[in-house]
Amino acid sequence: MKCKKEDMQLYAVTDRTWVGEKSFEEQVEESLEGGVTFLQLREKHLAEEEFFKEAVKIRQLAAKYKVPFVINDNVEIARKVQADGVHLGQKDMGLLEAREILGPDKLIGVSCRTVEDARKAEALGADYLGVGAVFGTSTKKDAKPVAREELQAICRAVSIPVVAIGGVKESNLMELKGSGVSGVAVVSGIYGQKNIKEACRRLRELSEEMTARSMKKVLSIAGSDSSGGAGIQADIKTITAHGLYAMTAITALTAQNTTGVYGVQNVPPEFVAKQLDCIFQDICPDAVKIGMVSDSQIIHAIAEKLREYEAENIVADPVMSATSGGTLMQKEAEKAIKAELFPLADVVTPNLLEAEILTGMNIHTGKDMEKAAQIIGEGMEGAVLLKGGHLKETADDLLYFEGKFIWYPGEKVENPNTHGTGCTLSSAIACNLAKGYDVPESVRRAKAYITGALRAQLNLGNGSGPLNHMYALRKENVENIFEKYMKET
Ligand SMILES: Nc1ncnc2c1ncn2[C@@H]1O[C@H](COP(=O)(O)OP(=O)(O)OP(=O)(O)O)[C@@H](O)[C@H]1O
Ligand SMILES: Cc1ncc(CO)c(N)n1
Ligand SMILES: [Mg+2]
Repeated sequence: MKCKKEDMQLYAVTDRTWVGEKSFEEQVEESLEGGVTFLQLREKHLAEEEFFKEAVKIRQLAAKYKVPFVINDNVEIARKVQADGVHLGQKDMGLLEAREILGPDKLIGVSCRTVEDARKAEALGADYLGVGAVFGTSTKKDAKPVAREELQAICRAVSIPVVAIGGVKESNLMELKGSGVSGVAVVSGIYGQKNIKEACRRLRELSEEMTARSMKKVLSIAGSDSSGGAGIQADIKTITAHGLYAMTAITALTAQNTTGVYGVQNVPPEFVAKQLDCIFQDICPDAVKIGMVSDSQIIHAIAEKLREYEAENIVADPVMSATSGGTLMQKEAEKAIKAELFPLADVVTPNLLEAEILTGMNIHTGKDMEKAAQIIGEGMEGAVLLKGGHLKETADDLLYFEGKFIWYPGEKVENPNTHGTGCTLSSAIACNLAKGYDVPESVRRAKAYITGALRAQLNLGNGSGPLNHMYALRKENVENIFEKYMKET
C-alpha cells in the first residue's frame, strides 16, 4: 500500500483520556464520520491483551470507512490485527526490523524532528513522516517544539508525505500554510471535543485549504464599469469575496457612474476571442459568467470559443441596460444572445425588464414570471432564473429548473443603492457552481450573498450606488497581517 499525500490531510491520533458520555469506539466512529483521512491508534497504558482487543475493534471501524489505519509503536499488534501499518517514534523498534515483520506493502511512519532524521528515515524506507511538535501540545508533555524553518526544510528534503503533529487545532492550523506539509495530525483537537464530527469536518476543511496550491477559477466575460459597481469590476470583487480566482475577458469599455452610462466602446470581436484563447490555453476556468455583450458579432465570437474549449458551468446574464437606465445591448443582439449563448448556459439570469423584452410579455404577477421563465427556457437545457429585484413589495426570484418552478422569496431591503446587483448575483451563482454546488443550491447561496450585500447599506455616488462586495470578510484579517509578514524595519 503506498501512502498517498491526500491520505495525510486529516490524520487522527486517538486519545482515550477524554472522558465524555460516549464510549471510545463511538468517539472514533464519529471522527471517521467527520472525515478524518488517516487513523492512528495510540495507547500508552493498555496491557497487551487489552490493546489487542481494542485494535481489532478499531481496525474494523477504519475498514468500514476505508481509512488507512496504523498502530502506534506496537508492531506485533499491527501485524496480528492486519493494520495498514505502524507509526514508530524515535525510540521505538527500528524501521528495518519493523519492515522485516510487516513486509513491503505495509505503511511505516516515523516521527522525526530534524532534516537529518528525515533523510535517514526516508532512506531506510519510511512511507511518511510525522514532524512535531509544531505547536505547544498537552498530549506529549516532553515534546519539544520544531521550528517552522526546520519543518519547511524537512518538507523540502524528502519526497514522502510529511504530516505536522503537536498542538494542532482549528485556531492555529492555517499558520502551517506554505510549510509544505501534506496534512495535520490532531489529537485533543478531535477527541477532546464535545462535537467530534463537527470538529473533524472543520479541521478537514481547514487542512484542505492550508495544503491547497490551487483554487477554483471563475472567468467573467463582461464589460468594464468605470464606476466599479457592476460588470467586470463587480464580478472580480464577487469572485474574490467567494475565495476564488477571478479571470476576465473584456467585451466593452463603458464610461458610466451611478447616474448613467455616458459612453460605450465595444472591443472588436476578434480581440474578445483572443482574450478567451489566452485564458483557456493557460488557466482553465471552472465556471464562466457572461455579462454585457452588446452586439451579435461579439456574442458569436464568445459562443464559438466556449464551444471550442468545452467550457462548463456557464451563467449568462442578459444585460440589456444599466440600473441607471443606459442601454448596454443593441436591439439586434437580443435575438443572437438567445440563439447563441442561452443554449450553452447552465443558468440564464434575466431581470424582469429583460424577461419582458425576451418574451414580448408584460410581467406583473408571479404567474406571469412563471410563464415568462418557461418561454425563455424553451430551446435550452439550462435553467432560467427570473430576478425579482424590480418588484415593488418583495424581491422574490424564480428558478425554472428541469421543468420545475423553485421560488426564492426575498425580503425587499430598503436600499436605493442597487447598482450591479444582477452582475453580482450571476457571478455568485458561477462561484457556487465552480465550488460544486448544483444549480438550485448555487442560486440559494448567491441570493443570501446579494441580500447581505444590500443589507450592508454602502452609499456611494449621486445615483443608485454600488454594493459592498467584501461585507462578509473580517477586517482584522487585513489589518493585522503586518505583524506577521513585515520584518521590523
Ligand atoms: N432591494 C432589494 N432587496 C432585496 N433583494 C434585491 C433588491 N434589489 C435586487 N435584489 C436582488 O438582487 C438580485 C439581482 O436582481 P435585480 O433585479 O436587481 O438584477 P438586475 O436588474 O439585473 O441588476 P443590475 O442590472 O443592476 O446589475 C436578485 O436576487 C434580486 O432579488
Ligand atoms: C459594464 C456593465 N455591465 C453590466 C451592467 C449592469 O448593471 C452595467 N451597469 N455595466
Ligand atoms: Mg442586470
